[in-house]
Amino acid sequence: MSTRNLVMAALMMAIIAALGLVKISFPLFNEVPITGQTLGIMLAGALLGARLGGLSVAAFVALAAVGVPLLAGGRGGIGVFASASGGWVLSWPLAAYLIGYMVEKSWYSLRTWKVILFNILGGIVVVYVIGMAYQAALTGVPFYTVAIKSMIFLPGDLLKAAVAAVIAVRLRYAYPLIQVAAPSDRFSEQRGQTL
Ligand SMILES: O=C(O)CCCC[C@@H]1SC[C@@H]2NC(=O)N[C@@H]21
Repeated sequence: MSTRNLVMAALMMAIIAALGLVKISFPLFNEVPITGQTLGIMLAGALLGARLGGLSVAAFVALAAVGVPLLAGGRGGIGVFASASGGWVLSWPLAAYLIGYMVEKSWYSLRTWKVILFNILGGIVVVYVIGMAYQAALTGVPFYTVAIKSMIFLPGDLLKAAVAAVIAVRLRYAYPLIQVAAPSDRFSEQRGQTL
């Protein structure tokens, strides 16, 4: 990995950790908190792309698992993964990867509404399915009950999807961080030509 990519991955992990300062808990309704960190997961994919975004979030989750207090409220350790939060956090690298993949595929026609859609698909649908299934399996609470309890996250996560999309599209046109081959380059690569 290049020094540039290492620095960007480290910065993204620091941003996700800092967003953990936002932690709102309603333990009687759902033991999993509302956290600002999902904004960071969406930003990782949308700003760094599939590979680097997915890798930074995977490294973030791995460090949290070995006890670095990176999760919301300064938590960390393997115990988090044996709690209701486990599946939600484990879904994050896949979410960042999928968002990054979709952003890269649309790189030359990227629009805010498209990135909102990608954030919803990768950062909400995928995260919720994995998080809720894990939470239901671990706690023994029926899936539909967990699903209802999880609707508390939805307004905030929709807002984060929009905020991350606006930031990602502005940066894409002002200072693109992802390097995606131009369509003409790809065409020549397929034909074995170099420009
Ligand atoms: O730090 C934790 O214990 C939980 C992290 C998982 C929070 C999930 S991710 C999707 C949903 N949106 C939120 O704001 N919180 C949950």
